[in-house]
Amino acid sequence: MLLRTLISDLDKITTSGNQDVEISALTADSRAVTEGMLFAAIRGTSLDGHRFIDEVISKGATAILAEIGPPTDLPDTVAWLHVPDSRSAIAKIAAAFYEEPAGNLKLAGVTGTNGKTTIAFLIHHIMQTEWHRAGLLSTVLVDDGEERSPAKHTTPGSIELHKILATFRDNACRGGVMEVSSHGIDQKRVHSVAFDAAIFTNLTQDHLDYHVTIERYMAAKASWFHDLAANKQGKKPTAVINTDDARGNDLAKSLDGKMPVIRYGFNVNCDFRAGNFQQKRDGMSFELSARGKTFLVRSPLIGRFNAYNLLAAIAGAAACGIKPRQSIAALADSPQVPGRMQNVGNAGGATVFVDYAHTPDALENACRTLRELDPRRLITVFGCGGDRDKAKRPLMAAAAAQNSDALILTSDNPRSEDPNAIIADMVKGLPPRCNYLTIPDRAEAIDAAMANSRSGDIVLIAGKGHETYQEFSDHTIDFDDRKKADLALRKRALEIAEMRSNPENRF
Ligand SMILES: CC(=O)N[C@H]1[C@@H](OP(=O)(O)OP(=O)(O)OC[C@H]2O[C@@H](n3ccc(=O)[nH]c3=O)[C@H](O)[C@@H]2O)O[C@H](CO)[C@@H](O)[C@@H]1O[C@H](C)C(=O)N[C@@H](C)C(=O)N[C@H](CCC(=O)O)C(=O)O
Ligand SMILES: Nc1ncnc2c1ncn2[C@@H]1O[C@H](COP(=O)(O)OP(=O)(O)OP(=O)(O)O)[C@@H](O)[C@H]1O
Ligand SMILES: N[C@H](CCC[C@H](N)C(=O)O)C(=O)O
Ligand SMILES: [Mg+2]
Repeated sequence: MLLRTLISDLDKITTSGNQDVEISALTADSRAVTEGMLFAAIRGTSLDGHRFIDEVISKGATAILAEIGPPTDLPDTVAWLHVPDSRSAIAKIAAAFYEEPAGNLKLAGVTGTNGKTTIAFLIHHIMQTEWHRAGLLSTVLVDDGEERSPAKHTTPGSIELHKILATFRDNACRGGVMEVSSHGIDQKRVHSVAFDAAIFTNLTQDHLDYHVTIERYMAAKASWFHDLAANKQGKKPTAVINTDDARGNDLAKSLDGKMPVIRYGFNVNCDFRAGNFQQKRDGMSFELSARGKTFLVRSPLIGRFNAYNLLAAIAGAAACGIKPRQSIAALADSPQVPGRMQNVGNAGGATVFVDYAHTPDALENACRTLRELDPRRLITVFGCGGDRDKAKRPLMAAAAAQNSDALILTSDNPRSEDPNAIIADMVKGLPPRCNYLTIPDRAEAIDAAMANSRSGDIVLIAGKGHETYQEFSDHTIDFDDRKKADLALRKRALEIAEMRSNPENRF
């Protein structure tokens, strides 16, 4: 596409060099530059992309987007685009390069500390049921309407993101759904994406390593809604907000009169309001009051928090034009979200669940939900990620201790940190007389939980959910909690069978 066309929507830009050149591709990574590309120099969290400009010019870049003016010795073959903010400029250019793909899709975005992936899967399921083809961009995987591939990020960078949205469109998806992380908002990865529905789930502690304070974390989330309310993308998006969450309620108030808002939750002021929640081991039901009607919602999911996720999915789909009745019919057999409250089996009476809870709130919810199933004991195995919010470690330990009978503290992804030091941070949050073991090796920790389990117990393995790896400072290993749990269950079943077949054990 011609450079001139790509930048035609950018205000606040100073250009030099020939703009009537074809741009073959866009990148913000010098390592990916080949001839004919536009390179965006971004001041990142650890490096400054401007330092790679000489390198990309020598590799044949045709245009440079930067927050500084051009050097005096700039070759005539290179165009220079001087902008105040490279991240938002490259997002706009990416939207233009891929011909505004979101404009051709009914698109829902989901933000909030917990529930994004679950809601994205639920909405994707509704959209697929209704429209046959729909796209999904999530922490777990990307489904472009034809193929599924593993995801690298919850919310990809703006260039990658528009490329994927273009694939949704080109594969004839009528719509799609994506997760919008706070990093994604802060780094303007979703700037210039036209949404029809913007969903807010909740805000609890996480990511303070990045946002520093909870207020700034919330401000990042809120800025996405206020940008959409300013309606620069040519759609009229609807905000879908959980107003049982205090910060969600404030956000909804701040948006009133600026954009349509659907409030959801259990409180009386909700537009999509749940009541009469009931739960069994094999699923839940609740009544939904919406648009003057009452519906019965049934789902194989468990946990009151999942009632919120179902409400968000129904309301989000409604904002994309799908009637609640149709969504509810689709959700009656919604698929298992990988690694979210996944029941991986039962041996000798102990049932094992794998869940992705990696925040204090999520861990509390996961443990409480399993407690409500009335196990003999709840044994929780979990760790905390290295190079991530350290302040959440003791809080996660406290939340798990309060809602479990026994804990096994282990490693999550230690990344560059010492696993024992992470566990020591967790131990600081435990109450006196807590029943716990520390076993840094996650495989051994899972085995120990199984070995200590008895008939009627529930073992919760939390924190890594769908992940298929474990990251250490100098290496990454294959590791899947579900596979490991399955092996441990089989081993335990054999041990129990052997014990029972031994005549000395019969009495
Ligand atoms: C802290 C953080 O979010 N970093 C992300 C960010 O990097 P950055 O912009 O800070 O980049 P940087 O490394 O400082 O480099 C600056 C610029 O120089 C460029 N560069 C760098 C090296 C080089 O040789 N040449 C070169 O051109 C880089 O491409 C970049 O454009 O932008 C990059 C491109 O989009 C991301 O890959 C990178 O994610 C890192 C790997 C990461 O771990 N991010 C996590 C924390 C994250 O984003 N998580 C959220 C979800 C959290 C949740 O689900 O709760 C997510 O959305 O996935
Ligand atoms: N609505 C909710 N409220 C609170 N906790 C939830 C909610 N939904 C899910 N959880 C808990 O949080 C965990 C993560 O859920 P999910 O993957 O859907 O969230 P996410 O927002 O996508 O997380 P991430 O930001 O890490 O990708 C679940 O495994 C569950 O324990
Ligand atoms: N998207 C989250 C996932 C955390 C998952 C947990 N297993 C960990 O590694 O801390 C993050 O990057 O903070
Ligand atoms: Mg997610």
